[in-house]
Amino acid sequence: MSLRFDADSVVLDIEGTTSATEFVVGVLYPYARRRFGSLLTERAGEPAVRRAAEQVRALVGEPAAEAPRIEQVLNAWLDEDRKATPLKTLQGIVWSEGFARGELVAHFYEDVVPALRRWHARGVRLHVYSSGSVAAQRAWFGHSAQGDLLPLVEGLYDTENAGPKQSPGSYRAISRAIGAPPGRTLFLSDRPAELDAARAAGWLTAGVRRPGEPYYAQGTGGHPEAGSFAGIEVARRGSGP
Ligand SMILES: CSCCC(=O)C(=O)COP(=O)(O)O
Ligand SMILES: [Mg+2]
Repeated sequence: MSLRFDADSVVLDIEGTTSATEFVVGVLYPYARRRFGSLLTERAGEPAVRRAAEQVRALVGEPAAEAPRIEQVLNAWLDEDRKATPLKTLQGIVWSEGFARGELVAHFYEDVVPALRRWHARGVRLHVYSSGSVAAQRAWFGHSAQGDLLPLVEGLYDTENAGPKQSPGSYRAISRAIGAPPGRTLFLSDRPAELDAARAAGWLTAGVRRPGEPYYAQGTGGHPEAGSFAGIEVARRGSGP
């Protein structure tokens, strides 16, 4: 059975929704882990690296932490898949460079890209909201196995420019940025707490529940549920004159 939505915009979560957590954790995280040491030492003067290092120090309450300690903290956060903003910033830097060099190619479930093309062709505006940084999202959509998907996507939102994914205020901020009514914006995610926050902001929601993903067993917490994007239809029926 298909879910049908009358919406102007779709906002996409990445990990667990468009793409496999196994790929993120098994390919991207080790790639970042191997590069954090040199990033934190050889490129410590770059503004984004310096700012992220300061954020790590603040989060762990160790204002004098040196690069090896920061690297240790980042690796511990990787182990628990913690969505900490400075971790995501630093990952975004090394991944963007890896995608640009052709060392990384983004994974999308096979049902995703056809659905994105279908919705986009109908005039539905597509956006991304992920814990992955905007830089990482841009590299991800720009270097997929199905080619450059960035022309399909209009806006990229992360925990820096929108806020935490489990806070309704972040979804309100995205609504303002998109300029679309909350009730005509559909959020697709694998995590019930994110769907709850989007619904609290007045958005439409659908839980994407894929076998093998970490939140599969938990279910979607009462949100409309789809096993893949093939089971979701989006059209702008009610938006005409
Ligand atoms: C291109 S971002 C890579 C995935 C990632 O690091 C991440 O944290 C994704 O989290 P999401 O909010 O999309 O579940
Ligand atoms: Mg997710």
